[in-house]
Amino acid sequence: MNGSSFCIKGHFVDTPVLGKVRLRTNHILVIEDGKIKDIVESKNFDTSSRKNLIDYTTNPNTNEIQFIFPGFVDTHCHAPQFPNIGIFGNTTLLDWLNKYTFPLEHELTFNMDKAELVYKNAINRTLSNGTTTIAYYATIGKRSTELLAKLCLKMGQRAFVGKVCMDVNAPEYYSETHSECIQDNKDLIVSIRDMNRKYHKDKFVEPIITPRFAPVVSKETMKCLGDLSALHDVPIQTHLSETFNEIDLVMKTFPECDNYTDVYNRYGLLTNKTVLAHCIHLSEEEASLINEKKAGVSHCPVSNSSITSGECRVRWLLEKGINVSLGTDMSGGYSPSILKTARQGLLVSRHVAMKTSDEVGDKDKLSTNEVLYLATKGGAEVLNLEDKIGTFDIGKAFDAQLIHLGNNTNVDLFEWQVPSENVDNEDVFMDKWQDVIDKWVFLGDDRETRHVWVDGLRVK
Ligand SMILES: O=c1[nH]c(=O)c2nc[nH]c2[nH]1
Ligand SMILES: [Zn+2]
Repeated sequence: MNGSSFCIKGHFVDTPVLGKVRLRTNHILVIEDGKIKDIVESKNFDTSSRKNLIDYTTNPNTNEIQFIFPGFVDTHCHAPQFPNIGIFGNTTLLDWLNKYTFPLEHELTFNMDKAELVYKNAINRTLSNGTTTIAYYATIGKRSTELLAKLCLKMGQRAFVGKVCMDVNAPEYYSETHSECIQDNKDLIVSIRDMNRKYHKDKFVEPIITPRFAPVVSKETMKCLGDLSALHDVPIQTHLSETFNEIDLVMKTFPECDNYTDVYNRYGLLTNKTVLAHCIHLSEEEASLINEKKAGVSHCPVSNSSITSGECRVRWLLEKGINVSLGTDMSGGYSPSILKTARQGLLVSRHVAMKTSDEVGDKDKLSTNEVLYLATKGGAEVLNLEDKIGTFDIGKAFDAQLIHLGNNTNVDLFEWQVPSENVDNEDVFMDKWQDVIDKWVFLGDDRETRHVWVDGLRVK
């Protein structure tokens, strides 16, 4: 199953460089078999020779605008937790896990009807919000994990799907043995890859090794999972340094390790294929180790604010050369939207800035263009998919979203705010486009996301 061939005329916006938008207005993208074959200015394109040309520039009203943006990449999301969205009360991580999360995940490990309902909801919601690639945690169950992978394939969402691993210090009702954990992971590497092959020529849905977090995984299991990742070239995802209580627990459990990050490193889980969610309370040494191993970070600002975990210092990580992306972390986070996560990421960076001195502080602020980079190309880099997705370049997959702003949307545009090549000089034109993009970041939601394509196929 691959996307058909067609051409799209429109205004294309993406962020190939951190902090900068690239704007290509009135261009045509030629899409063949779901991939971008060519990008040309429409005035240099012979439209008469092309069938299947869809024009998305049309602007019947002067206070409307449409543009096409790369699909979002969510690098950290728990599919079975969707029914708990918005339900976290005043809890923090460890009591939140016990009170809300483990009981729900346990039920969806065995009840496949409920699991199907919930997973479809997770995939639909995230696709509707423009997320074309996502890294999912399923439950500790093999069948439940396979079901999620199958639904991603059927519903057309590019995904990594991992079975949650937890064989110590977990509640008795929601735990597994070391051998069950390793055997299930071995089986899933084979079954998810087989399943993918039936639908796709290349990788679309992939397995990912998912030790939940160090406090609930035995040392022998961590070591075997690291070996499995290396042997079968499978990426890894886990949580790191989310709260102080969690860090205390880790240091008591692993006294032989220098710090929390060192735990993953010692057991072969810190690699250039590892996605580390949160990374809030890291030391200089830990950040250096992450950089040295070229692991990537999933920044989850909505979750970190909701369950009061803290404020990740994104600029500090970026300046060290670490790849950073965005994660919704449903349902620690309450929004399935990466656009809202980007907005919150921008605000959290301002809280970080307010805590540092004025001069230095300004540097910590992330701009709209920077958070949009984290939401797209940053995510592609963290998932080692930068050759495939994240920007509109020849050879990449057409994973995209059509954004419609103005009339009858949440984002009001006044006539004089709409960029016009006929009226504005180049600087004014560019400034107006920047304002349009900023308004989308602060006011937009899934209502403005009119179409979503993954690998050239329309999924919304
Ligand atoms: O945000 C989080 N969500 C989880 O499900 C989880 N498990 C361990 N640590 C976690 N953090
Ligand atoms: Zn999480």
